[in-house]
Amino acid sequence: MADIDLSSVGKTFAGTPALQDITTRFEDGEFIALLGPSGCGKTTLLRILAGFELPTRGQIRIGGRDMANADTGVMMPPEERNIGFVFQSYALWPHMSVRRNVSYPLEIRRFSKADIATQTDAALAATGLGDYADRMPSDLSGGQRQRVALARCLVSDPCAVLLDEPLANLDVALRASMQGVFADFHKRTGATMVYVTHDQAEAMAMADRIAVMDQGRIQQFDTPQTLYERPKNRFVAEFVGRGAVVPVHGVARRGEELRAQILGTEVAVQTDPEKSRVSHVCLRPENLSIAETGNLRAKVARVTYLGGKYLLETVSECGTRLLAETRAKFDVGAQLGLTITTPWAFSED
Ligand SMILES: Nc1ncnc2c1ncn2[C@@H]1O[C@H](COP(=O)(O)OP(=O)(O)OP(=O)(O)O)[C@@H](O)[C@H]1O
Repeated sequence: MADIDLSSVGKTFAGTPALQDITTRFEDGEFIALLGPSGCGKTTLLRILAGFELPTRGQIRIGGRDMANADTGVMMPPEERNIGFVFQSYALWPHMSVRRNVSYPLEIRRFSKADIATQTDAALAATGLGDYADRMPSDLSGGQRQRVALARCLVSDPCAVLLDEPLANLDVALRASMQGVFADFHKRTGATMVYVTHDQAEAMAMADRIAVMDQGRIQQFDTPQTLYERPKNRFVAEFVGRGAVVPVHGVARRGEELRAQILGTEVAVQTDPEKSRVSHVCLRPENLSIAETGNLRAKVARVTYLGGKYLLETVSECGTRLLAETRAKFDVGAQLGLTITTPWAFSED
């Protein structure tokens, strides 16, 4: 079992907080993404889980065992945590063949020759590297090197795998195919995976749940769909997916419907029934449709072809930038009518 529990975890570097009061749980076998802008603390959180850093505050338990505890000083060393780590930089040993790179962790742990051969072959096969076993790392492509790093991690049969932007050095096509490799790896091993990225498309494509981080805190931890459709605050609404956040100037309940005043018009909104007030709405492209009868007037400022459809960046009469998608082509400068359909409303506090 490799459920990971973090309790009030904080980390400070020279008086500056990198992580603040993180309390959360990653379930056994989940694929978790840590998503957030540069400097928000993703790598620090991963390094604390791996055992490369001691938290300044709080406690970490993996599979029910204390791994780090700032109060008692318990600090399990990385090699005793049964955790695999895959870095952006691959960190392969350049003077060792692919096979040796993969088998080396077992050699250090003094496995028998027969076990080393069996487990190394299995890890090479699982990552599609069987034909490359005798090559040196310098003779491999970036994607192949990353697969060696993954095979080396897989060979030790870890209960959890931590991945720090493993695809950041690869081109777009290779990233997409490597996402498939990671997803297969996860399905096959059932390992808990914690994957750091600042690429939301990557996080959305792979993760069961995404922890969106900002300034050392988890702002929201939910499924990709919930993050996109029901953001808790402005940071998440703006960071995940495209769209605009606009203020609400008053709400009224009409029967079952909650209606909000936004951009000088009144629209029905969806919101968390447990929230007593709302202050902003998040307008995604799918909340806006182009209609001559639409009561919001906007001018097209930019048109981007997305393949089969266009993304229109428009500016409303009150100066708000709104994104709409359309199959028909519009020219820059065209005047449009827009209709808003049930956007998500949230409260800033
Ligand atoms: N060893 C260190 N000494 C001092 N400050 C550090 C150290 N490691 C990280 N920090 C600081 O802690 C904060 C969080 O850094 P971290 O590397 O965790 O961010 P990140 O979200 O992984 O960023 P990126 O996406 O750019 O890699 C940053 O302000 C960083 O400068």
